[in-house]
Amino acid sequence: MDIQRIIDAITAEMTAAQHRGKAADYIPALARVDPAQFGIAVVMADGRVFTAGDARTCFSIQSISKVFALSMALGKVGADLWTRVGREPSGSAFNSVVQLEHEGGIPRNPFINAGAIVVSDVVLGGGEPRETIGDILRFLRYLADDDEVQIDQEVASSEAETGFRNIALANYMKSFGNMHNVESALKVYFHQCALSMTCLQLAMAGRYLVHDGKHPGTGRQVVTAIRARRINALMLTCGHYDGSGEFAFRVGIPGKSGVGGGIIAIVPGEASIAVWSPGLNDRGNSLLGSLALERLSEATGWSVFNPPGAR
Ligand SMILES: NC(=O)CC[C@H](N)C(=O)O
Repeated sequence: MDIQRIIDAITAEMTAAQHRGKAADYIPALARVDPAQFGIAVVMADGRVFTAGDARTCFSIQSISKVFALSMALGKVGADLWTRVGREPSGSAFNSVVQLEHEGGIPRNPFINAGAIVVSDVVLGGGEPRETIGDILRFLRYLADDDEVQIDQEVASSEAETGFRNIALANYMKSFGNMHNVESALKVYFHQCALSMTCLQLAMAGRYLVHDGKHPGTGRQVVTAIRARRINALMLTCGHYDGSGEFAFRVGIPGKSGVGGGIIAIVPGEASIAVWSPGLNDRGNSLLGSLALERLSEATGWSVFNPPGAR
């Protein structure tokens, strides 16, 4: 299979596309990004790397960071995490507050904002935000095998200044006793969302989810094999908010999107993929990124619903 040819064709189509969606503007620093960009990186299980388009341009990974924060939180408190966060798709917008009132302040899953803020509180564990943010940054550098991964301070501040909903969600959950350190957890959350990475770095960072939880460079387990499988399951069912069903239907592989326009997608045992195009659809997922993954899945046969022989 000629992966380079496939992603070159996809990149040509996406670069020429007229309808590109709309970049998020509720975080002012994200609204300034040029919507004409598109990048894709594929890291195969055997280590081969393929890139096309703007695969080496940094963008704000936003909610994609929720996958990595969840991995850290599970390492820290294990299955106890699930007393504070659920595992069901929400069917609501990523920043919705509605379900919390009837569900005792327990967010539906770790990939909507409320759930991710609880996860940040767990990763923080009563410590100092500065140290926790450093831990997260080091974790991503380790996963991506790249010390150049940075946090964009301007995006982090922009988010803190305009993050009224997230602040409300955290305080609301605190009223149910499901948050310990509202201010510090939000600081961690805003900084993890502001991680600035390229498609190539992100696809590298996702490798452990291809390899049953193992970092293929060091051979060490990042998470246990069963946890890797479960993180992938959550990505498939909850990774695109109220667009998760549609993504599973069209693409059929676990994926996690962010409002910066990035998506990470995992084909267990086969490949870690990252795509990026800043314009979003009305559910806050990258319009061309989703389409590109649909094309890739069609061209390669990559789908968790395809028997291995058909891939
Ligand atoms: N969907 C997203 O990427 C949302 C993350 C963003 N930082 C927010 O909290 O609103």
